[in-house]
Amino acid sequence: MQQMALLSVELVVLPSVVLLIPLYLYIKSRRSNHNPLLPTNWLILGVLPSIAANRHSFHDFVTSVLTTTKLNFRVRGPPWTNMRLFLTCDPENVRHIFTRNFANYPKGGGFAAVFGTLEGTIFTADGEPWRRQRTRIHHVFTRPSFLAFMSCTCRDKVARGLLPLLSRMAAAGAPFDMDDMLGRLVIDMTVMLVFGEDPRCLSSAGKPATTMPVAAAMDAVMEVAFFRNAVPTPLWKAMRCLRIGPERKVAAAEAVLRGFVSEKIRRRIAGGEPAAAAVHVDILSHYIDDPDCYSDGARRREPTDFMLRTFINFMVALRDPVGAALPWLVYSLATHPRVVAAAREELAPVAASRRRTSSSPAGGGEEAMEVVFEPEELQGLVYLRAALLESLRLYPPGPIERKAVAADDVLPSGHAVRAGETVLVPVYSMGRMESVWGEDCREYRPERWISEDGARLRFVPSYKFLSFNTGPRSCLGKGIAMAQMMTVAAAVAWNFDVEVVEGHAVEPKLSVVLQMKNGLMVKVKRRGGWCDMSR
Ligand code: HEM
Repeated sequence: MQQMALLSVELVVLPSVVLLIPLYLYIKSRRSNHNPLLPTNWLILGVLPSIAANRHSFHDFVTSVLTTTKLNFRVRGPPWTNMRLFLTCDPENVRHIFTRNFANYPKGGGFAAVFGTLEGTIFTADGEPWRRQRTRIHHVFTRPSFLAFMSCTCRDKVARGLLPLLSRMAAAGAPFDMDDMLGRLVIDMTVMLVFGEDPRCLSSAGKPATTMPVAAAMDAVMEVAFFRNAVPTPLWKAMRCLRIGPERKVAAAEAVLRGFVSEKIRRRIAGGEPAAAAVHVDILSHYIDDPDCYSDGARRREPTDFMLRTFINFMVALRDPVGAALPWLVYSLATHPRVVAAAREELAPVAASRRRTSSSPAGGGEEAMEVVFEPEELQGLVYLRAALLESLRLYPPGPIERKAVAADDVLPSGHAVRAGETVLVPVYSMGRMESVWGEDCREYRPERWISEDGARLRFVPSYKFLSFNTGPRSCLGKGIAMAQMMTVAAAVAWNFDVEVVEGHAVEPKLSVVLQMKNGLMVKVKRRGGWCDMSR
């Protein structure tokens, strides 16, 4: 009996003491050097508990860490992982990584794995395959016929879809989700530009629309991508195999996206023409006759897997950032009446040159009774553009940029990075750094973009304002996105007063796209009489 008791002391107590003493000393040492504003690096779980505890305000948590650490912070994952992250929002580091030493900071295999659905496309590719795709897409996006089609699609959707719907909402006086409404508008514009078809999600607002599951699938893929960025690779890969947690949704979402683009491509192959206005202009028209896009070459029956992924990528590139940015812009305007008043003052001469129209044009659809601005006539408006840039600074649609480190390097800040590490640039945090944007960095103040005399936009280097990325991989759709967003913002701000419903919590969702978690509940009122407005 006595021997048994001794044995249990040897087997249980001694090993526990041996294990617990170093653990205790480790925790004690961490606590004593530990700044409470920084995440604790736990022995087994690394910083994962801090990430989990701060998931509800993740971007603000990262912002406060980077403020405390003066723009740079190194994160080691748990010892059982190879997670080595360097976070920076120092503009000089950003310039070095994205431009000056661009070749040393590819997207890398980790990025492609996180965005598995888009593997091989321009968004995830590096080197020559990326360069080839960029050249081709640049050619498509800069063709005057494509830009004219974009303008016309955008203007029509605003005139025949958005404004009549907002008028109905104003008449009803009931609160509604502006985020959902703008989401429908953007998916309609996207499918028009990519496939030349109007899915009419906006006209079915309030009811389920057939294309909305595609939007939901894109959201699911982006939420999972966020999760994959935040946790060690072996963990999410294991969860993917077991189909648990956020990983559970990926396969179904991918199937929806592939089914959608595949159906559109096959329909076109089978002779279905796009809407008259889109013939030879939409993005699909530039790929449909390319034998390289088909596994059976010139017979053009089987789109390759790469073609399907390329078109999913187009859907994501056009829809996600604009769909995320517009609700934040409307929110920024709705909560800053002073800015809306200044924007209206700038719009007044343009509005004065418009005629009120009540016609119901051929082709169906309601034409707005309100003022509709043409994208071209808004191009030179300095204040409206500044209001949009300011919203993109505070609410960048891509809140985090990710790069791999190919070879050891030293950043301008003096920090060394090693091959195999990952650099994360929290773009959201960068817009909220006093050392980058000044003491009023958290304020929505379009004036910071405008020259003293109010006539021009100030020059702001893109390595400081990273919302459209900087360097050789900067956004190829910036001009298109700005034109679309200014057209929508001008129409809403000129014709309606927007009020966010009291008590509605506006906060970002945890995703690689900065969407709103709870939508944007608002009430709208039509502004006075047309005659008053145009004075
Ligand atoms: C508010 C709107 C938009 C924002 C803030 C935005 C931002 C960005 C950012 C940050 C990137 C770099 C992503 C990365 O490499 O990690 C990017 C790339 C890209 N964007 Fe945009 N984008 C917007 C709209 C658009 C639109 C409307 C289009 C197409 C018409 C577009 C086409 C592209 C393409 C093709 C790339 C890939 C460039 C490359 O890797 O070489 N974007 N965009």
